[in-house]
Amino acid sequence: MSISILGFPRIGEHRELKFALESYWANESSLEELESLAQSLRKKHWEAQKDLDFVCINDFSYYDNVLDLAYALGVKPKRFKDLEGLELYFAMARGHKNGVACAMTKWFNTNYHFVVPELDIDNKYILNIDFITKQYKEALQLGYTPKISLIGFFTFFHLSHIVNGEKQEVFEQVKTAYLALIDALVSALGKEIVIEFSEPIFALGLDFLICETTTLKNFYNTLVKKGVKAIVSTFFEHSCEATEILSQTEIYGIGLDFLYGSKNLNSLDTLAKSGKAVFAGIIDGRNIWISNLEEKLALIEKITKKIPQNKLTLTTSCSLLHIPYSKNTESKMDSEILSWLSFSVEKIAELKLLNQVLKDGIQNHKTQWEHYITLNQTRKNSLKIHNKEVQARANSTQEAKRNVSFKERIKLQQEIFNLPLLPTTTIGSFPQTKEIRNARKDYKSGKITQEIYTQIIKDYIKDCVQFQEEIGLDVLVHGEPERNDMVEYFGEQLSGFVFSQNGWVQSYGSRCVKPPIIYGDVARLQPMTIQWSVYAQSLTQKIMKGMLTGPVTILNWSFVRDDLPRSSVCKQIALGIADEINDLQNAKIRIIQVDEAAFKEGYPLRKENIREYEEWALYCFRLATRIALPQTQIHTHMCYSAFNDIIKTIEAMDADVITIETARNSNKLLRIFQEVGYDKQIGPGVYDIHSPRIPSVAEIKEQIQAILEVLPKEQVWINPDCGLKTRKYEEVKPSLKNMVEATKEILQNL
Ligand code: MET
Ligand SMILES: [Zn+2]
Repeated sequence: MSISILGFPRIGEHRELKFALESYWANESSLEELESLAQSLRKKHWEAQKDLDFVCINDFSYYDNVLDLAYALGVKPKRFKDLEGLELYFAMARGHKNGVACAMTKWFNTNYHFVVPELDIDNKYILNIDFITKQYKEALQLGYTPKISLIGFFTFFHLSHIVNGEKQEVFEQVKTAYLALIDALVSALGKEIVIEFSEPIFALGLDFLICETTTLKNFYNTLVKKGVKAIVSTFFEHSCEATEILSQTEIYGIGLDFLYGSKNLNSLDTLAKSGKAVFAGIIDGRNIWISNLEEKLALIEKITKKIPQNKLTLTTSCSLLHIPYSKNTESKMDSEILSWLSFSVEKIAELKLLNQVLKDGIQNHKTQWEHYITLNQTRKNSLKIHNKEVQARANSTQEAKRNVSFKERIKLQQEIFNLPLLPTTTIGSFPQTKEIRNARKDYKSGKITQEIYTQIIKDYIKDCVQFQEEIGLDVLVHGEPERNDMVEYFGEQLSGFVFSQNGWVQSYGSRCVKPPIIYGDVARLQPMTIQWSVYAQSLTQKIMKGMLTGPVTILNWSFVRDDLPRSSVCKQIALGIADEINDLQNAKIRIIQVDEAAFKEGYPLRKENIREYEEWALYCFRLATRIALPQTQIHTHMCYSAFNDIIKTIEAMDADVITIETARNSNKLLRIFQEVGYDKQIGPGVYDIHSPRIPSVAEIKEQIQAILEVLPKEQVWINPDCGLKTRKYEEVKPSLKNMVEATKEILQNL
């Protein structure tokens, strides 16, 4: 039996890659410095994989693996035709003076974002394999056995946008380019290179395929003929349909996720007959609890009943990209809770121990083994995780519907608020300045008192409100300076959450998040946002939006306990948020935004599981917001714009206003709101905040006009497409000014 993983987190134990990238982008360091840092990180990460049968190559990336593949294939958007090398690469990722960045979207049901390749029939596909070969050679030189991680062709194609050309033709063209890429790799690195082709798209079933399944079969057979030892992996769900097909090909192995896709067990007979190597994902690559090794053994036993040990490799369920580096640097967490956790380095140790135990028997690794067993038992029975009161409140069934219909609510709200047509607002956060970050650090470490910290935050809010008044926004926000990360901010004030100091996970590019860890029953301990909102409101006559994070998002952006259904955890959170909404409206906050940025990423990948998720997620949002009075306007915000599949659910959420992220995508996506006769208000983002580019008045006007072609003016709000906290004030100020100006000019001609 062998052990392996599907990828290691690349950002670095101390987020070294993040800082190196940001300093390179700011022209504060050279390309050589960036490259040498990258190389040293890879070396360190391979060292952490030394007990595995392979080390992963090309899981490393300067921005994103899908982008890497696009770049390697020579995908080059027309607007960047004059760019080359890293300049081109980062232009696609982040935008450039020559044009806007490519769209970015979530990687399946995770909070990782990939850059969406733009496929154009006129593209030249001039290959560029240096990224890959360089890493490969580095690993060889260090004495490792490399396994190249590469996004599979089908996943790549189906995640891309076709910007020009007929789908089938582009498909053939990209397929040719992809095969040429494999040729190039084989000729540069030799025959028998091991490539793990990640094809998570197969976990959705095969309905998406625009070709016959024989095309799929032929494609992988062609790859193998080129001299590649090919492993095709899926993750996040079962992929039984694809396994049927793949097991008829010449590929070497198939990788399957037996945790999030337990139905893969049904494919074992097929796999056994095919004689393929099986890479069995049995250690959770997405969650951070130590494994229950007895359960793992039982699972392995099920697999080895069919698959001989010499054909079996134990792996993580997916790339470890989705969990932090190691818990070794955590010094502040409750030590008992910490003992229940397992990050990347620890997951590899679990694989190693399992492998040893399977080889030599438990008795030869007794101490280590029993350690795991004890930890699992203490966790299960710990008083820390159970709170009877919370359980009782959550278990009592509750109505989750606002009393008054939207039509009546909006009338009432309009009378009170008296907002103009096309009201302007922002999504909530303003730039997190160095000063704020330092103050928070100093406050947490006890260097400054709470009074001083509060004063610093208040000063920020004051400036922020003043600026918004100056430029004439209609609905103001306090700017969220007190929040490092929104989910962390709420989690810190709820029971049942713990926080790591260093548990960073990449979200997009150089951005990382530190997901909170929900280990026990959740309850609100005290008001969480009231003092800031009330203070901010006291500074202005305009309406101040209260700003909360919704229960589904808090859940989806946390590492969640695995001993309770997610729906039950979510309900507990929803009740806490409901209490906060109640306090806000009692404190005269008239608009309350309940962000559900991550509502969609919680969607199951398989159609058959969607209904159940929608039911409880929707219920939880409504349970949180039902307490709002008819005259309290509930906003929600979602960080995406493709609503076609979920529009009914969005409607049923019954929020008075929804702001969404359309700026990087086309307004075509808005048509769905028109088609279903969506009657509530919508703020489609009018410019992209993920890029440092400052949008011009003309550009924003165009965007607004395009929106107004699809949506009635009475329904439209004007706002950026997400929060501004990752931007600099130098970018935010002119951008928002332009936004207000553009709105004014549009209003004059309306
Ligand atoms: N209110 C939050 C903000 O503006 C919403 C962000 S969604 C990722 O930052
Ligand atoms: Zn957003």
